[in-house]
Amino acid sequence: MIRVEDLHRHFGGFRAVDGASLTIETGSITGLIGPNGAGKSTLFNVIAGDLAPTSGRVIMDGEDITGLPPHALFHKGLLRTFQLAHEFASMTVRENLMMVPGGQTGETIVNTFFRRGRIAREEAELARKADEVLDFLTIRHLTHEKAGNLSGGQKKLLELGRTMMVDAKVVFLDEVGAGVNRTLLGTIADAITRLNRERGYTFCVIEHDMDFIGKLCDPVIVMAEGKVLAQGSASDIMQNEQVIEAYLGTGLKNKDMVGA
Ligand SMILES: Nc1ncnc2c1ncn2[C@@H]1O[C@H](COP(=O)(O)OP(=O)(O)OP(=O)(O)O)[C@@H](O)[C@H]1O
Repeated sequence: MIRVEDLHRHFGGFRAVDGASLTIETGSITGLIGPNGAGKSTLFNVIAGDLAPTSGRVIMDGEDITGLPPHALFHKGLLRTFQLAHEFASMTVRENLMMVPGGQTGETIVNTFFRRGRIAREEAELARKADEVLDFLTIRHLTHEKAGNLSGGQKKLLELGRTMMVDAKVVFLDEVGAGVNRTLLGTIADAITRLNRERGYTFCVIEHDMDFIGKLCDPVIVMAEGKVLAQGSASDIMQNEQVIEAYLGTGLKNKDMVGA
């Protein structure tokens, strides 16, 4: 369980996150929605260690993890993906997956000379794991494709795959559906559901596509002006007067929310 307590992140006098408190239950796929500028990505950045909070706390399974750097959170199984995917463009999809665990024996020159057998074994194990991930995500056919050639949706799948290489526990997905076509969005939703049900992953998902959120997430947390405005099932949220009010004039039409 991740508990965010009275979190603030200010930029000068501007309160991007302004006293947000929320809980992400273990085993849930929690949606995080809100109008543009509500503070969702800033909240993610603080939880995932990319930004220091101005004040407040983040607790993971009873442990205070506030302000821990991303690599320390990574070792606790907390990972995030970015609104724009961070792939190594000139490397293949499989190589991208194999890069993730880090600290491989082959990374130092001394090891390259003296521990070749061990390095080969580690590489073979990583390649095996990468292939398993590619099968799970139904993108085995992209194994040798350069990551830079992938479509937006395929890059999002690769990011999800990277979290599988380290057996993440809690994954924060930032705008996983942005610029992704319907078919691939279905593949991504399916992968998230299976990771949740079959492997016990907990997810927190920022997404503007209410159809995607409605089908995938329970509960849904709504942020507005740096605070949590409401929390509940997707259908409750979409009928909530305060939520509808917060979205009015921001581009997300009322009918999109109700139709999701
Ligand atoms: N580094 C920064 N410096 C100054 N202001 C920032 C910075 N990062 C974010 N902000 C501001 O904080 C507010 C919240 O931004 P944030 O990206 O967290 O919102 P969001 O809910 O994720 O929006 P969107 O849905 O558009 O991605 C915005 O007004 C943004 O301009």
